[in-house]
Amino acid sequence: MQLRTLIHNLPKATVSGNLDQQVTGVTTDSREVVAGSIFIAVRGTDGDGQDYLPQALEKGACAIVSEVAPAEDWDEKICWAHVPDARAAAASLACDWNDHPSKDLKVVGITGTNGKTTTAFITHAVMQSVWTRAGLLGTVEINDGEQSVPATQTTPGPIQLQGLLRQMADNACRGVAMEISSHALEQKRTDGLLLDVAVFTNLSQDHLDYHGTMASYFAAKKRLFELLETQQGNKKPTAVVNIDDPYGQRLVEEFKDRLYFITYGHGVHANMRIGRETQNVRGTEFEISYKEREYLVRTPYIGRFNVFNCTAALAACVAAGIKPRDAVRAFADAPQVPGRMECVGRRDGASLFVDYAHTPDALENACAAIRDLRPKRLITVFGCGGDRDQTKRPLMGKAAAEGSDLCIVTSDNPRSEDPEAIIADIEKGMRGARYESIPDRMTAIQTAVNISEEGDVILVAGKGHETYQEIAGDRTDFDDRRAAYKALNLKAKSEE
Ligand SMILES: CC(=O)N[C@H]1[C@@H](OP(=O)(O)OP(=O)(O)OC[C@H]2O[C@@H](n3ccc(=O)[nH]c3=O)[C@H](O)[C@@H]2O)O[C@H](CO)[C@@H](O)[C@@H]1O[C@H](C)C(=O)N[C@@H](C)C(=O)N[C@H](CCC(=O)O)C(=O)O
Ligand SMILES: Nc1ncnc2c1ncn2[C@@H]1O[C@H](COP(=O)(O)OP(=O)(O)OP(=O)(O)O)[C@@H](O)[C@H]1O
Ligand SMILES: N[C@H](CCC[C@H](N)C(=O)O)C(=O)O
Ligand SMILES: [Mg+2]
Repeated sequence: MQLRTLIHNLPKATVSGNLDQQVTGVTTDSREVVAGSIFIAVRGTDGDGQDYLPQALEKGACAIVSEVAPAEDWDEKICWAHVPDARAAAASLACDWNDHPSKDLKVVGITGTNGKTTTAFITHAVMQSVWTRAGLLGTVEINDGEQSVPATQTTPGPIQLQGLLRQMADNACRGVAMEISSHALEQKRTDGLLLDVAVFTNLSQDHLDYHGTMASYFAAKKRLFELLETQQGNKKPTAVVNIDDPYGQRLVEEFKDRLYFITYGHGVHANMRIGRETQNVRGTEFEISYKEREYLVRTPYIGRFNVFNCTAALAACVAAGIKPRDAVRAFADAPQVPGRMECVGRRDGASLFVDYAHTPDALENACAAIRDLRPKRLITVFGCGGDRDQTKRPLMGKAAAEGSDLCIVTSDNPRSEDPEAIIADIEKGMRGARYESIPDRMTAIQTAVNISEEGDVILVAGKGHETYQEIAGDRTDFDDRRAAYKALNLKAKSEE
């Protein structure tokens, strides 16, 4: 592609240097520069792309895009585009370079504190069953319609993101279900994305290390709806919003004159209304009324929050053009979402679930979901991540203590922090509760299994699908599901 064409589409750029060059790629990472790349220097959270300019030039970058003006003695053989916002420029170039793949896909973007991965999986499963091919992008995996690989981020940066969407469109996917994190919205990773549906699941405390306050965390989530409102192209997007959530109500209030909504929830004002629910260990059945019709939805998931996730997915699919009846039919075969309320096994009548609850609200809900199964006792094993929101730690302690009969507090991913210090933060919310603290996660899981009796349920929360544990900056293999399986087998052997 011609550099001139790409650079001319960049909004608010002041351009100098040679534009008559062929571009071979676009990147924000100097390590990925090859001859003919455009290098965008982003001022990041940890580093500054500007510091890597020499490396990018040495590797043959044909153009630099930067928030800094070029030096007076700049070599005019190389193009320099001076822009007010390098992240916005990266998103814009990524869309242009990949020829705006989202225009060729039905795009469902899902945001919210909890439930994004689950809602994306269910939406993807329905899309795939009705349309044969669909993409999936989120915390657990990236599926481009042909193959699936583990994900390293919930929402990739704009260059990787637009490249993946292009791959999906080229693989003949009709749609994509994707998670959109608050970090991504704040960092403009999804700018330029043309959405058909934007879903808001809920908002509760998380990521205050990054956003500072709940107000700015909500402002980041709100950006998705601002993007929907201002997006170019021919799509007539729908906002799917949970109005049982107070922040969902605020979204509707603020955007009601400017966006088309499908609201969902239990209340009479919800467009898609959740009715009677029944649940057992094998799954949940619930009624939905939508446009004066009633639907009975059967799903393999447990937990009342999954009724919300299924309803969000149903509304998203309907908004993307799938008939409600076809979507409802597909729910019965919806897949196990890896590490979300995943039943790992039973020994002597005690069952064990692995779940990804790592916020106070999620932990409260996960405990409540298991309580609904009427266990003799609920034993919860959990910890909190290091180098992340510290203020959620005592709140998670409180939620687990109140929701369980017994807790074992352990390490999640301590990262660079002292595991004992993280546990001490959690314990502040657990005064008066029955708990034990065991920093080694394997020992904690084994202890829970050893003390469990017939009829008990063990919940191992926080790491879900993760296959590693990060301690003192080092990642080692660790999978709660394998650990639990091993612990259950060891107990069974010792009792033989
Ligand atoms: C704090 C944060 O969100 N950082 C993300 C951000 O990095 P950044 O742009 O701030 O980059 P930086 O590391 O400060 O470096 C600055 C610039 O120098 C460049 N550089 C750096 C080194 C070099 O040798 N050469 C070079 O050019 C970098 O490519 C970058 O452009 O943008 C990058 C590309 O989009 C992300 O990969 C990176 O995610 C880091 C790894 C991360 O851990 N992010 C987490 C917190 C995150 O984003 N989490 C959410 C999940 C939340 C949820 O599920 O609820 C997610 O969406 O995954
Ligand atoms: N709708 C919901 N409301 C509240 N809690 C939920 C909801 N859905 C799931 N949860 C809880 O939150 C945990 C994480 O769910 P999920 O992975 O679907 O969310 P997510 O928004 O993708 O999270 P992350 O941002 O960490 O990727 C689940 O394991 C469950 O305990
Ligand atoms: N998306 C979440 C994942 C947290 C998972 C938990 N296991 C941890 O490591 O803290 C985050 O980045 O905060
Ligand atoms: Mg997720």
